[in-house]
Amino acid sequence: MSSLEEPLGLGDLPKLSINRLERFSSPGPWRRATADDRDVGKYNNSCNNSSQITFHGNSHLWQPQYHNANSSCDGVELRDLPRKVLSDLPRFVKIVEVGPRDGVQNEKNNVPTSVKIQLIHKLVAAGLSVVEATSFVSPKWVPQLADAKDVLSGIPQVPNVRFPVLTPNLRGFESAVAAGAKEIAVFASASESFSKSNINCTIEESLVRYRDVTAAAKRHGLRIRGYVSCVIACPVEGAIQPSKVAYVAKELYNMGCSEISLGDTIGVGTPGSVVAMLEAVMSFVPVDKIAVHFHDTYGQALANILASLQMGISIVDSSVSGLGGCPYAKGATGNVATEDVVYMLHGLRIETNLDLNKLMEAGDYISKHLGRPLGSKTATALRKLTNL
Ligand SMILES: CC(C)(COP(=O)([O-])OP(=O)([O-])OC[C@H]1O[C@@H](n2cnc3c(N)ncnc32)[C@H](O)[C@@H]1OP(=O)([O-])[O-])[C@@H](O)C(=O)NCCC(=O)NCCSC(=O)C[C@@](C)(O)CC(=O)[O-]
Repeated sequence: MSSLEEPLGLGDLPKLSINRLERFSSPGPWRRATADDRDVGKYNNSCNNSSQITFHGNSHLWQPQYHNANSSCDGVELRDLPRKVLSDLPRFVKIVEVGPRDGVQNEKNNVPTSVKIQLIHKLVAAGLSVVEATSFVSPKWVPQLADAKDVLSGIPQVPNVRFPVLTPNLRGFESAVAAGAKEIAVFASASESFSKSNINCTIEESLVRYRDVTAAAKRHGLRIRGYVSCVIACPVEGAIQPSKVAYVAKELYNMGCSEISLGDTIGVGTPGSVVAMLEAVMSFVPVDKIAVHFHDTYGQALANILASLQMGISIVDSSVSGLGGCPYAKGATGNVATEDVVYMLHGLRIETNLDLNKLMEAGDYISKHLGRPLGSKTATALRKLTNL
């Protein structure tokens, strides 16, 4: 890879591992490290049935780290490692951009309708095929999205681009349809406390409500997305059992949601907890119908996405410039930034059909409007590089 503007990716791995293999062909199990070793590499592997690795730091020159009788040393297994670790990743990942909805709903100052519409234009120009546009919720609860009707009617219909909107009840559904919505999303929670604070009802009451909404949507021939929030933990209740998440996901799927998005609303998940939760949901919902939705509060979102891809997930929600947060989940920060997800996916040679430069333009636009620095590490790094 010649330019730092391109992610150093999967295509580069075989070469790296061959270099590493060359360093592994040492004369014997133990040898004194030279000054060169300290510069070039920190380990040295032997070639007999037990592989012994030495660590050559400045203070410990002869420290064995571990013995592994099963390691191969003819290079074949090591050469296969990148393929073993990464071969099951999907070839294409669909990004669902939630910035104009999830991103904007938590802003202290209302974003003008014209800015929201312009942002959506820019996101579509970057190649996004699904942009969650707004929510038809109570303006008393979320005043930031009180202009839902104007936003939706201000978006030009673009072939093959979908603009789902959130609808918490039949009232919201009817307003959404009247404003021209072709796709809706219902949003339940795996936590009783969060369900109460977010939509003012229990989980069971919300499911009853959503059965009415999804039945109406099906009658109108609308596509339906279902969210489960607090899939890892709830700000009030703490850890949430994967079985609870699986139950709500199954109910939403059975009532006709064509995609179930699993939200780590407060961003506390790690790959350890995410894998267990996904395993539970995958017992009831086909893997190609599952999306993951990570907030990046603890900086775990990209690791969680990679673990999800390794589990077979190929739909990822994200928010341009990492905008977002839920007004009813105190302390939770924004979604993982779309630019960062795309940079990682492209590094893995996974197709997204997205133009990173144009995404960054959308990120610049909304960040400037909000008067805050870019929320994407990738965009921040690349902007610095191009401004040098
Ligand atoms: C569900 C309700 C409406 C219940 O709110 P409520 O107060 O129980 O409902 P209500 O039926 O008593 O209505 C109260 C008032 O709101 C009106 N109302 C009622 N419904 C609507 C509607 N659809 N559109 C417009 N107005 C509506 C209704 O007409 C009434 O007006 P009033 O008579 O007082 O003048 C309320 O709690 C609400 O709107 N909640 C939405 C909160 C929200 O949007 N939260 C952020 C979503 S993010 C999320 O859930 C997580 C997610 C999806 O991003 C994934 C993740 O990150 O994990």
